[in-house]
Amino acid sequence: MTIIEVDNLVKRYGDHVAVNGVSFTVDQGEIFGILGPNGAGKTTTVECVEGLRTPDGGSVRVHGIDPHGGTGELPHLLGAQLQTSELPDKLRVGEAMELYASFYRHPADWRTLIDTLNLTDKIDTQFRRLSGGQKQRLSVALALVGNPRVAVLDELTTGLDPVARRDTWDLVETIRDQGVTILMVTHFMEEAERLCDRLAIIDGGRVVAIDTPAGLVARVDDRKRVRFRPSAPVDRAVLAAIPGVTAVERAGGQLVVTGTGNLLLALTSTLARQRIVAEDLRVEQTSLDDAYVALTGRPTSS
Ligand SMILES: Nc1ncnc2c1ncn2[C@@H]1O[C@H](COP(=O)(O)OP(=O)(O)OP(=O)(O)O)[C@@H](O)[C@H]1O
Repeated sequence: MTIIEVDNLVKRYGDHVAVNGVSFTVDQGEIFGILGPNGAGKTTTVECVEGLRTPDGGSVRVHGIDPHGGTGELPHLLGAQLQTSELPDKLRVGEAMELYASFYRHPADWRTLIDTLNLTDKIDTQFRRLSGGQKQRLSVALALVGNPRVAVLDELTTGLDPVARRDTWDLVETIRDQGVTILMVTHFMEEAERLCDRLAIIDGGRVVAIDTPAGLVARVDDRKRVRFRPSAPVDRAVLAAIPGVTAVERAGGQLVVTGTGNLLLALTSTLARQRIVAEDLRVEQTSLDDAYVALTGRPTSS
């Protein structure tokens, strides 16, 4: 079931076209990521989904509701984490959670959320006294306190340390397992690969590609390279004859076999039949990072 539908979205700021015909759909329970260079139009796109910006063209529907001019139901369905969450300086963490929970008909237990986000010892701390990472975690908690059916997360782990980042990924997966549909903007390839079912790469306000992380990689290059040191001499012609193998090269004491498909299984079973052990075996393949660079022509920022 389609939960978010963005069709030919256009958004201009004066003469500048920030989003230029972006289309994608997100299914129920899916984690859909938007990747792209700085200024690509990612935040503008999700702000149109959240109803924070008015599109100049195209349409957006969330649970069939137009975020602009729709019924007042959307705030009860959609939880948004803003890129820079600004709260009054003196508001304490517990007060902010209490306040935001009061906006919703069926709020989550905010103390549990705060605990999951490791902020329990900050409940009485004022917003201005929180570190950047703690503010970030609070913004995630505020996005989720309404028990939304759809969560929009914009650079949710930027500024978090590696442990907090991994904890936040676990939290996102837990929320998804509860049936929440997630639309997220990210700059981190590892995050995109770990969390997202599908990704849209946006560049210059346009969609460059939409696919699963593995699908994006395969578009660029689906070859794998297996590097190993054979325990006994190998007839390279036998390896070259394995279906899918495109090259067998020697590199020092190692052999490097390049090919497509289930190369590792085919290779190891061929070697096993010859009673040869593949020592120091390593599989190399194109990463999402490589695919991103190939599709946008730009380096990743992470
Ligand atoms: N309120 C605004 N007024 C004018 N121009 C804007 C405004 N907000 C964004 N822009 C411009 O629109 C373009 C897209 O911005 P947007 O914030 O959507 O990109 P982004 O992909 O989210 O970038 P980043 O990764 O840097 O957050 C940029 O060129 C930006 O400078």
